[in-house]
Amino acid sequence: MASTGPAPLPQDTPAPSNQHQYPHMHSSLFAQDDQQVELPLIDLQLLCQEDEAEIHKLLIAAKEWGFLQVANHGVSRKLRSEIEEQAYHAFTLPAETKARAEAAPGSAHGYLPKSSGADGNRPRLSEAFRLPLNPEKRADMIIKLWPEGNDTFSSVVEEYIAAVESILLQLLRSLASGLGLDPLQFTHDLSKDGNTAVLRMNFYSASSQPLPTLGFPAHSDPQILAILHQNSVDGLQILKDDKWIAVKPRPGSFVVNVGDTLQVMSHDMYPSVVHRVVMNSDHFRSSLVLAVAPHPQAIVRPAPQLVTEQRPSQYVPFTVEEYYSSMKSLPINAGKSNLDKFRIIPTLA
Ligand SMILES: O=C(O)CCC(=O)C(=O)O
Ligand SMILES: [Fe+2]
Repeated sequence: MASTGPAPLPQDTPAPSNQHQYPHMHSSLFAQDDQQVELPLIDLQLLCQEDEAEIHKLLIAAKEWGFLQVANHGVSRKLRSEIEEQAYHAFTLPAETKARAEAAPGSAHGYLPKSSGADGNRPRLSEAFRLPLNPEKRADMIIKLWPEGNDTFSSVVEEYIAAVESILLQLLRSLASGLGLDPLQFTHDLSKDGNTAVLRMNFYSASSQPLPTLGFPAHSDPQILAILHQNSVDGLQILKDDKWIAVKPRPGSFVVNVGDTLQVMSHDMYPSVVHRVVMNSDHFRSSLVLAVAPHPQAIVRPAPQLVTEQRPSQYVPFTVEEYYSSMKSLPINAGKSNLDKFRIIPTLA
């Protein structure tokens, strides 16, 4: 793919070594035509009422975009600003304090400092607190930051998790029934103990450079479904038809995206779309991503009703744990999911 625009790579991006394999990784940080698009907007209350037209809208959005936004979701402005404030408190703790919650290598939970890429990992302008959805594991992490405890942080986080999780559950029910499946098809293996189930708080420092800087490298989310809340600073881009498209944030609504696990469960009806964050602002960006996932031993495979003689299963069944471990061997800067590893390649007779 030809790159668009003047193609400046961020200063701290290592030289590309797998250019032909992942061409979009080496294109400009500018989005296509430098224009922002609004994602399809879904009204959650209408979905709760099983409004057929709204379910249809959701289906089209999930199939064509893998990304959408949700309004009329019932999460108060007060809770949204409280969680932003609590995240800000956590990120402005001294570096030594944050380091106490640093993740064991390879863990999906814990504090992740920003990375210049000098260690061979993907460069990341963002730092992140990745809080487990399991309440006991989360409490263990919070106590590392505040040894005396922090009731306000803990209770705001708990309230926020409950509120946004119920949005995801409603969406998953509608996404299943829209395909003619049991409404619980995508939710029965969900678990807070999933090794990728997470509330990820991301914090992107203000950019000191006049050029756009890579905030979060291109990736897909491995989980079932993720819901994102952000402050007013934009930067999210999604890869659509091999072009980077900047997402226009709609104040007060949440962005939702399909993860790799749902792509498999829906037998490729709902694509897990690669996305990244590009910072180009003198104000910091903060975002919160809650992603739900099945328990580690759950087997991920297409829903049986979506497997037919005409379209036999495209995937070898795998456990959540196997998928998560396999991701560790993804090439640096892969910028794609690891689903190809589990995809059945048809052999010629
Ligand atoms: O900050 C954002 O907008 C996106 C972050 C993201 O993609 C993630 O945490 O998985
Ligand atoms: Fe993501």
